[in-house]
Amino acid sequence: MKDILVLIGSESDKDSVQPAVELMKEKKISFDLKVYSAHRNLEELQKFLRENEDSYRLIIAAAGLSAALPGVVASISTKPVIGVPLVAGALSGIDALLSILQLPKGIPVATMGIGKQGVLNAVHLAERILKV
Ligand SMILES: Nc1c(C(=O)O)ncn1[C@@H]1O[C@H](COP(=O)(O)O)[C@@H](O)[C@H]1O
Repeated sequence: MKDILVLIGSESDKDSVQPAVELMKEKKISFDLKVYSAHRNLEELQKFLRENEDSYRLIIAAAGLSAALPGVVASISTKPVIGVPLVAGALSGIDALLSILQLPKGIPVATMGIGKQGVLNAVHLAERILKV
């Protein structure tokens, strides 16, 4: 089992999560980075999460625009999910922030700030959760 699964909604998010990748390497946290979109490839996302329910201790899900990904991940997986809104498009991440923050009850996602600061705090929070 690895510590963290990092999910991003698009290949175009890779640069945005690079600071988290570097921080996890620095902290020797084991992780995989995968690209799955709830909007575009829902069935593949569901299949991957079901097949890997016991492969990771915690999930970081980062996406821009209308960011369904973290909430959908939290609705499928039983692991803690940390959501990170990324800067993309005309609203510069506010759209993603509200999408991740305002989830219905029973679908918990720990929502970080927008962009680089949020991506780094996701790793810091994950490290604390993993130590509990
Ligand atoms: N928010 C989502 C989801 C999702 O939530 O399922 N899938 C893609 N995206 C976001 O769309 C933006 C543009 O993606 P493209 O560059 O592929 O058009 C990305 O920031 C991605 O996270």
